[in-house]
Amino acid sequence: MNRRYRKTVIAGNWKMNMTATETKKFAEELKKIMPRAKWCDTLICVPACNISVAVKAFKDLRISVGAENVYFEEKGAYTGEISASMLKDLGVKYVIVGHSERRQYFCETDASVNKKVHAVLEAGMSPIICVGESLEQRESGITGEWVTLQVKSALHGVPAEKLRRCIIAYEPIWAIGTGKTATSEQAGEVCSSIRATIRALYGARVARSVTIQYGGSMNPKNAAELLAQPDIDGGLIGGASLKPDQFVEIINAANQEA
Ligand SMILES: O=C[C@H](O)COP(=O)(O)O
Repeated sequence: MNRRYRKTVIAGNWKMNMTATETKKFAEELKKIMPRAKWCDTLICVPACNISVAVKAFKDLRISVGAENVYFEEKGAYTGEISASMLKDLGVKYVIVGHSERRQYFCETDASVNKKVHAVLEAGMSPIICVGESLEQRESGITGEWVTLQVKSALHGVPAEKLRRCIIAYEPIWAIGTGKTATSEQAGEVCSSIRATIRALYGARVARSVTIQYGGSMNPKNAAELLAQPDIDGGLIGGASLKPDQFVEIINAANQEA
């Protein structure tokens, strides 16, 4: 167990949920039940239009705010897009990059994911880089190769000193929003192979320092078992992060493991 070398990070991903008003109400409810001491870092990634409200509402809770996406260009004629420096200026600390929903519905590729990782790092924030296989890929026995390729592509050109700011989130697509969680062994095995890939690219010291999360139907019932895996250092949580009591239960589980 090398936990002391790296941070445990519990991250919510609200996806396209919650209005600004609901965001403030969520923070009020969370205030009543949040544990006083947290040994894990906690953040919630919110829709871009609610970032300012969330930064203000979560400040006293010591919850950082993340973005769910970014565009890789610095500025210019890209109607509807948001740059890394714009997010940074609002107080964003983390940005999800390459979530499978963005790859599936918005044509995100390994190449664009890599450009976004560089843009986020350049702006001084931390990318949460999502990787994971489909059910067909798992059943074909190519999970390892597929995830390795995604990790290598996403990190292409990232120097070791910046890698320490990167988080890798392993999210098997078949487990997202389906209620089907990977078993802790399945999840632990892929997260260990991700660390092995980073070790091969950057060496043991750097690999030890990188936080690797699991995501995919993580909830209060399965969190402790998943987080007990030696190479799972946190969670990227969708559905359960929309409910204050469930989110806090997962934070409590991480507090035990951190
Ligand atoms: O980013 C979060 C993941 O897509 C997991 O979502 P979920 O917890 O609703 O399965």
